Amino acid sequence: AWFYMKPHPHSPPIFPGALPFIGHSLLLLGDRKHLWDIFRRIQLYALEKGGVCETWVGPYSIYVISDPEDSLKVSNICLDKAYFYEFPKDLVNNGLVTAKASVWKHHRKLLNPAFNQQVINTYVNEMNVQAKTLVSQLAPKAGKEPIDVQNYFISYILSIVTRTSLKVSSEHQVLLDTTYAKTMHDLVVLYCDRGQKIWLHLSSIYKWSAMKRKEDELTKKMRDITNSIVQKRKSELNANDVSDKDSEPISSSGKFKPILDQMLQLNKEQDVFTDDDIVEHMQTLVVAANDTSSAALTLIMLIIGTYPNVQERIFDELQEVFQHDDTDITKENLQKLVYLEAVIKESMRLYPVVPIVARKVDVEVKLKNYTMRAGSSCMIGLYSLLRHPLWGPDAEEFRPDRWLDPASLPSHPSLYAAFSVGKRNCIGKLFSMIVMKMALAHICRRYHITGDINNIECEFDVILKPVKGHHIYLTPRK
Ligand code: HEM
Repeated sequence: AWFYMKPHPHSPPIFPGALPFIGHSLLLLGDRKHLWDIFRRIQLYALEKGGVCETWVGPYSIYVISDPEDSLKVSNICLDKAYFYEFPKDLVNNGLVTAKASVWKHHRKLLNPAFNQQVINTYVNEMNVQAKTLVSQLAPKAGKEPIDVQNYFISYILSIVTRTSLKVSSEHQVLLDTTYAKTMHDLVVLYCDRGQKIWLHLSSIYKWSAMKRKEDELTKKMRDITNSIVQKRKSELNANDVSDKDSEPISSSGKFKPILDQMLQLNKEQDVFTDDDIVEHMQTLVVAANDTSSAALTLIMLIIGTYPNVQERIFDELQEVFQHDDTDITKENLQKLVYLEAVIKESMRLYPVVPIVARKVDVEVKLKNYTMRAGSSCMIGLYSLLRHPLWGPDAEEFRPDRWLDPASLPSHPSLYAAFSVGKRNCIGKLFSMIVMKMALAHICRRYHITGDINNIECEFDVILKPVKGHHIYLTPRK
């Protein structure tokens, strides 16, 4: 390994601290706060060194890229994910996040229409129902004690995603609310534990470990629940021809067609997904939506609570749009909340909950100044792209107004990296913007928020989130 770690003529600088044979592996050990510190420092080192650096996990080379042009090139050439995306294979295999490029290309095309603006607009009623539930769940503690909001957001997102993607019955909803979220969390923690212990990266060792047995048990629990929902819906739809049931009444005021129905219908017409594919896509959506959006909402609440002027501008905008009315929020209302949207975007720029993504480098790739060897991996530093000097001298400052003046924004598309870069970006970005806007609009018109982002400590367990105990204080508005 030491031989390999010697710089090659076209290699970028190596991140300091590599040891013979094991490379930077020891740096991965430690708690999740430490892990985030390392990932952050590596990205900033790449930025400082002109956009690329190299790290080593044992004999395995992982490049880290912070340059916008190189990031875009890599993300569109190297469409397969890095080897560690196989850790959750048993849970999500052919789901979009982890699927091999050959499967992904086909499935992404089929699923794209399910995430367009028109389809998402049909979920707005259901989102209102869940946002009102969220506000009422917060009510007993408002004005009395600090609230750890993250868990409230987890159930808010979980309800919306499971209802809009799976159309769960009330019997299944209970199972989802209780077992699903907990099992999903335990699995994410387990994948991250495995990631930190590089000897467990080898499946020949991992398969004998107690961790693997735990993984099997948790995976089975989730698959069994999802599978029973899919099978139940499949037989319901077979009983009443799918094509006749374009939309189902589901909440008191809205109709929509859940993603599961859209997939089952596609299958009837074109036979494109296996049952396992459907289960894996559904689980991917739940996992990909839940931790990300709930962590982002928690961070945004802390940010709003930190800046009184920002909070008052959000409130003024809400007053203007709703005229003191406490009614449901329509898709037209959502479009008018431009300042709130700017606050969300600016918060996600400085605190991206997915701070890094990784790809397999299976062919030699020529970057601007270096060449990446085939057979390595590469990380795209979303965190560093979002704070890149091209954002301007105030790149490190929280300034939502930059989003209201398009002329002042940087022009390179991969600097807008909160939902990743290139073709394999987040399919749910529009969905998540609307879910977040909905929750924040409902909360901000009812409550005044006090919080402090400046004392925040973050940890990294696949996604970046505040360490538990970052509380927010809500005061009911008159
Ligand atoms: C704040 C919220 C969210 C953030 C920051 C976020 C961010 C991301 C990022 C960075 C990726 C690329 C992951 C990688 O390459 O490893 C991604 C992919 C993905 N996200 Fe999101 N996401 C969010 C919400 C959602 C929601 C709500 C859904 C579903 C409803 C979703 C579904 C997906 C899926 C399916 C992929 C894989 C896309 C593909 O490879 O084609 N995400 N997301």
